[in-house]
Amino acid sequence: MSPKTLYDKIWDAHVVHEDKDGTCLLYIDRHLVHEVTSPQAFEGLRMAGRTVRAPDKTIAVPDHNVPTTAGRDDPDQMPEDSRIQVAALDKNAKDFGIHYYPVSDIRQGIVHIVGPEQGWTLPGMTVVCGDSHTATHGAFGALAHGIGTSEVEHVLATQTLIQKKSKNMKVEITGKLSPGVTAKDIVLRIIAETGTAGGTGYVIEYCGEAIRNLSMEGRMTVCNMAIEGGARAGLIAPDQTTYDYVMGRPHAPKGAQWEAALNWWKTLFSDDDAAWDKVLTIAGESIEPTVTWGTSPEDALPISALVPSADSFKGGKVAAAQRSLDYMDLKPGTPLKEIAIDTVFIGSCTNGRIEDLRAAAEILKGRKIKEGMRAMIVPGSGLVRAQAEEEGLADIFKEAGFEWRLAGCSMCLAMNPDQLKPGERCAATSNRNFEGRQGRGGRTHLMSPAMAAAAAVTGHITDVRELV
Ligand SMILES: CC(C)[C@H](C(=O)O)[C@@H](O)C(=O)O
Ligand code: SF4
Repeated sequence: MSPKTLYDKIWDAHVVHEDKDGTCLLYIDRHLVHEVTSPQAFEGLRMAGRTVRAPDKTIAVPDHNVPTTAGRDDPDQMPEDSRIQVAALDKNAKDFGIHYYPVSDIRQGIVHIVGPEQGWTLPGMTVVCGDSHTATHGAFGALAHGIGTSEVEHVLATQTLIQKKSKNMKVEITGKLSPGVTAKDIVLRIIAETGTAGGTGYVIEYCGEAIRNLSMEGRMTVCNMAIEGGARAGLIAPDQTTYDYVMGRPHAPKGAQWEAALNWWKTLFSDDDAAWDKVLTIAGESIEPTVTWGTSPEDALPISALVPSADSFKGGKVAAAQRSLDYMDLKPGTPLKEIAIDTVFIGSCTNGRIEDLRAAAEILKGRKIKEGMRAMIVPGSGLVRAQAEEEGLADIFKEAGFEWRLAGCSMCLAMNPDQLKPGERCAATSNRNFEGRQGRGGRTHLMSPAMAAAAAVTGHITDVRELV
């Protein structure tokens, strides 16, 4: 047998039919659904008189629109458009008999945090969702990617998806990370090197010692941003860390089924002599805490750097950099560490898990946020929130002056009441720093939870290593 990559193996195991031109029909193991990209898909089913083909493999949760303040399960707390989308999901979940975690359920949260937490996401699966950050689930060695609303309807109706195979890219992070450097810094550094188009046409497998040493939370952070580097999906081969995380979760296999699953999962790695279409290697030791200065995730630099000048770029990038500098209101040559921040957002499907909250709490313990700072921590799910309360993290956040919110996408994107006002500058743990992403005219600097917590304390972007 010819050697295969992990991606090849999962792909081959799911092909139902292949056309002469390479177009395939893939079987889908899990379909995750949220309120923004699903209403028309369900409407399409209704109009065609169809049912959901595999309701047991279809899981829905509202996350993008939901407010994160107390009393939010009262529909009157939501603006009209949000209320309509959430009510539609409530109704569709009920009418079509799919698994559902409504706003009132403690298991509700961001779809990419709920799926793994409940054991829906397992190694070797194909996982899709009408959401670009579905790449997150690749951390389990699952082939996971976003799909459009018409594809959501196709998967609901048939449990299959029409796809063409991508190319194989390997990103290896060798060696060890330095203290204060996290999964977020790894992925920002990768995107800084590849650019937002470097992964276009590829599925990326992340490997190497520094990746192996990450927890599942950290691996999810890395895969979450595969899409920001342009890749179709990100993957990490499953290992003991993965099995330990999955075992015992509500929807993970049990008993003899667990053993059978484990036997298959243990075959899920890239063969030594597998062929790669593109390879990038980065030394873990060379990665510093990393932040973005511009309006694209590729505009990322080590914390020790200065804001670049537009003419340090080439070709079309010169104008883009100038536009970023203008929008971000930054002067070239300013140390990143001197950029003043007025808002801090810790949360999102990139960094809203328990490990992220622990990292923030470690910095915030016994400290207060800078006077006048608006700072919020939004756990990625109700269960993350409950665990953080049990571990005493919530008390640390509240004592430091942070708002302690309910689960949802929150200030990651301006689809709910948590938004930046024009000109506000935010240290954010999310994954996109596009113009207006967190609110019209708002300015976003992406960084790790520990770095965002440090900025909340000092009032400016800070090297977290100076605070520990
Ligand atoms: C609203 C949704 C379709 C969108 C996505 O696809 O990623 C959102 O989650 C985002 O992060 O921009
Ligand atoms: S947290 Fe942000 S990136 Fe993740 S699904 Fe929600 S809006 Fe998209």
